[in-house]
Amino acid sequence: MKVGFIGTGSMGSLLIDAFIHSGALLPEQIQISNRSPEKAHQLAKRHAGLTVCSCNEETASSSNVLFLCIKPLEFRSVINEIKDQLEEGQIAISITSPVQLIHLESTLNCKVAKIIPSITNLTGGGASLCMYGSRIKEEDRQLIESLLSYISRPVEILESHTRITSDFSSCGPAFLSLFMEKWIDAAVEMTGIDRRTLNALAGEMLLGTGKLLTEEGFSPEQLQHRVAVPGGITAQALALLDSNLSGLFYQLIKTTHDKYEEDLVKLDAAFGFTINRPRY
Ligand SMILES: NC(=O)C1=CN([C@@H]2O[C@H](COP(=O)(O)OP(=O)(O)OC[C@H]3O[C@@H](n4cnc5c(N)ncnc54)[C@H](O)[C@@H]3O)[C@@H](O)[C@H]2O)C=CC1
Ligand SMILES: O=C(O)[C@@H]1CCC=N1
Repeated sequence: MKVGFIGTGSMGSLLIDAFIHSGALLPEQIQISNRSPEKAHQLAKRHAGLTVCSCNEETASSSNVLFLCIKPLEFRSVINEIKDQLEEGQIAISITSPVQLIHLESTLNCKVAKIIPSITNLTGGGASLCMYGSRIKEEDRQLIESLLSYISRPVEILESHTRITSDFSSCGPAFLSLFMEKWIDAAVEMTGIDRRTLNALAGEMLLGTGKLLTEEGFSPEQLQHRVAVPGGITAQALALLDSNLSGLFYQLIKTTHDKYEEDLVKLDAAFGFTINRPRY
């Protein structure tokens, strides 16, 4: 099987590194192209055997599975370049949340899917959010999910929930990192402890918390109850956080969905039709 990647920026290169390091793919199975070829050549240097194609058309025509790792507003022009190269048996996968399956199915003859990865996939952790177009068959789904399972836990979601699930799965690492950064900044300033110790402790704590939520089946509420002794220190601090954070998450969700909506309106214009869809 040949797997192509158009766009080898942050996410394209992360997926390639993760697929190779996890043993899912050999470099010889991968072919790539990027607008600025240097980035693609850097990847080829890291992974001997990987092919850098001279253009997107070449990447598309020779791939059984093609990952489109570009930004929303770059889709229309890339689709125009590759649409004549893609045939019924091939699978094109968008990793970009606002691009809708119908945008892809209306312009491409091949099978289409939308998979939203996460930076956590670099460690073999986190989820990959899976949505399938109408031409995808059971064996295609199995092929895609067996590939993704080397680097993540594939989770099928409704396309109408793309944004909210991406908020947790893909933006979440950045959101939690900001929380950690602010907390560590204050700790360093107030106590003089070194940042490196707290960075390491924060990482271990997040890893352990993640395992409690996944492997041990805790809900976030149950976890708080287990840690917070009634009348104790954690309980007091939780009350402070609760009163300061209430309302913030409604604004957070509105912010991500507003930006998504903005991109969707531009994509609808670029693809020449408007998709009737719920906002949330
Ligand atoms: N960064 C993240 O954690 C995640 C990103 N995504 C999505 O992945 C998409 C890509 O994001 P990043 O990799 O972070 O962006 P990026 O800007 O790092 O990478 C995009 C790459 O596409 C290339 N490119 C642009 N136009 C092209 C064209 N016409 N032909 C070939 N290559 C072209 C650029 O040169 C660049 O290397 C975005 O839509 C983002 O929302 C999805 C999940 C997680
Ligand atoms: O904004 C997005 O849709 C994705 C998730 C994280 C980065 N880009």
